[in-house]
Amino acid sequence: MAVTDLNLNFVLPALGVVAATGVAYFIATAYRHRSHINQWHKQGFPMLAGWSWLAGHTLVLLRYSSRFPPLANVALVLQAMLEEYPESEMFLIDLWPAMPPVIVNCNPDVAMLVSQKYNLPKSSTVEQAIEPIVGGPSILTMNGSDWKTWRSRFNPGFSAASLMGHVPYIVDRVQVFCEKLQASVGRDIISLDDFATRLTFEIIMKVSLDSDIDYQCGEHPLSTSLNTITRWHSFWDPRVLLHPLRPFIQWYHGNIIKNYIRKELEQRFSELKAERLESETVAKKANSVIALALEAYISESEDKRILERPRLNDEFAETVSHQIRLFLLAGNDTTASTIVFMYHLLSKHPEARVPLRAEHDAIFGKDISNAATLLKQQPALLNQCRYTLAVIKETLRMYPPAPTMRQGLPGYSITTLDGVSLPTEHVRIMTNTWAVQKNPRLWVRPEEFLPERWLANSGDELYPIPGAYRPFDLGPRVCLGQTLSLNELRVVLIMTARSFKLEPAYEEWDSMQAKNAGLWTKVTTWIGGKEIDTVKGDRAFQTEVAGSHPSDGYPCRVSLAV
Ligand code: HEM
Repeated sequence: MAVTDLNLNFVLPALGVVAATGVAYFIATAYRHRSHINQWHKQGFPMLAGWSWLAGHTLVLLRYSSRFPPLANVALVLQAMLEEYPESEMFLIDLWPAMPPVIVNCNPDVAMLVSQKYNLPKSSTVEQAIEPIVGGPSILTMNGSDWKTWRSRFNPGFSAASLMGHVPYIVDRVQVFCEKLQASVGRDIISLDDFATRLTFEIIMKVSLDSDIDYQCGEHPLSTSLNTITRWHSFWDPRVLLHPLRPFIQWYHGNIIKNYIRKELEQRFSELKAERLESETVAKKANSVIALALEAYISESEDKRILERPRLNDEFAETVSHQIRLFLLAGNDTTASTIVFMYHLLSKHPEARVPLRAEHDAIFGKDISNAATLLKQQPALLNQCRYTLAVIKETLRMYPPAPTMRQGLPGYSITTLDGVSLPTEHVRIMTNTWAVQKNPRLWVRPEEFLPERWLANSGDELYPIPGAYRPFDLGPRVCLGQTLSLNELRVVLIMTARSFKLEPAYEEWDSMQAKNAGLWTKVTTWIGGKEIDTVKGDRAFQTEVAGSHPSDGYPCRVSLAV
């Protein structure tokens, strides 16, 4: 018998046994998993209708999703599903093997239990999902003492007082944003999303890495890599997740980001050492993420000769790199997409521009060019702009950019609106911020843009119910960048609302796209019909792109305000 025959005789059956064992293991695990779900259903867990032993709820989600534009954020699909469960205000969704079982909730009392009273741990599902972007555990996904340590290291840089120190820089960058809008008046369609993302990236680079970059007028390697990774990212979409090129592209760009940040860290460490060794006096108070991390590295070290070490400890540098990547992610897209949706709502509600502009006239004077100087001299003037803040809050109510997901624990239970008590062990609980913030049980005229609700007194029907407004989540894990982001948004509105009018140009954009479409797209559109491209009639719907960016980058036209 030839050697190759012998090999084949041995290898083929062995492979067969391995494959059969794998399949048997998968079937046994699937059976065990679905049995649990079936049992929970019998115990009274509110289940999304249409569950099957074979596919769980995967086909139900796909069926629902087909009523939405292909790029719509899955949170919008879940929000629509929740509207069909007003009696429980939650349901269990089983998307195994893509995801462990999740309770999707829109009851603020349950959200308060989960995030505030119990403060359940962050779910590992989120850490795994953002690992290609962030590189590893970060303040967003850490739990227990690791999280506490990092949160207390960063807290001082994000106090209201410390953040006021960034306002002059924000004003300077918004000035460039205004110049770009001015140059676009009466010209071609612009992508407001691109304009806004470039602005917020400059600001988060300053706050995270203490870097001054000019990304509004050029490119930047960090941003190119970050954008590429997020374009190839999805929390759930199998078209993205199963793409064979995705791991390689994300790995390649992840390395570019990692090396860039490591270089910055070593550079800042050298500068800090030089400062410390030259002068006995304590350096100026750190307020960037990188400086806060290095201060902690030095002050908490037991190594007396830390300032003589040529390089940072690798493990520490790796963790800080994850933290900085998280800040670049969390602090950029969320604020940028909120800028766009603020303008979108103002374009649909021009009546709101009147009190907005009147407030800016009253606080900064009628000469529009004074606002920048005054804001730099007295950043606290931001706090007087109550209507401006009301517009921002109402935008974040209608277009929140991010949900929260927590891991249930033994001994902790939640109760559905109709009184069924559910143990949380073995399930994740996702608060669907979209559905909570438009829940008709809690909000008067939930689908209407009413900045007035944020100026209403208690007792007024518009006065918001505590806990029902949670775009930044609430409790100990509330968004660390909340005040920074509100400062950015206020500066943007103050410096632009009296000068410019921004109007969406989707119709023009769509007809341009149709005209320039390739033959294949034309044929598939002719056969299959036009894809759905609105959510509840809104062409500027939130997409899956990190931070829920608006569809097609929000094409718009800029004119001067009259
Ligand atoms: C409109 C703007 C923003 C919104 C709506 C927003 C929303 C959120 C939400 C919902 C969470 C909780 C996420 C979860 O539980 O998984 C969160 C956490 C966080 N956000 Fe933001 N965010 C915004 C801007 C920012 C900015 C500008 C920064 C950075 C400077 C930032 C940094 C963080 C961090 C570090 C956490 C984790 C906090 C912790 O777990 O201790 N965010 N944000």
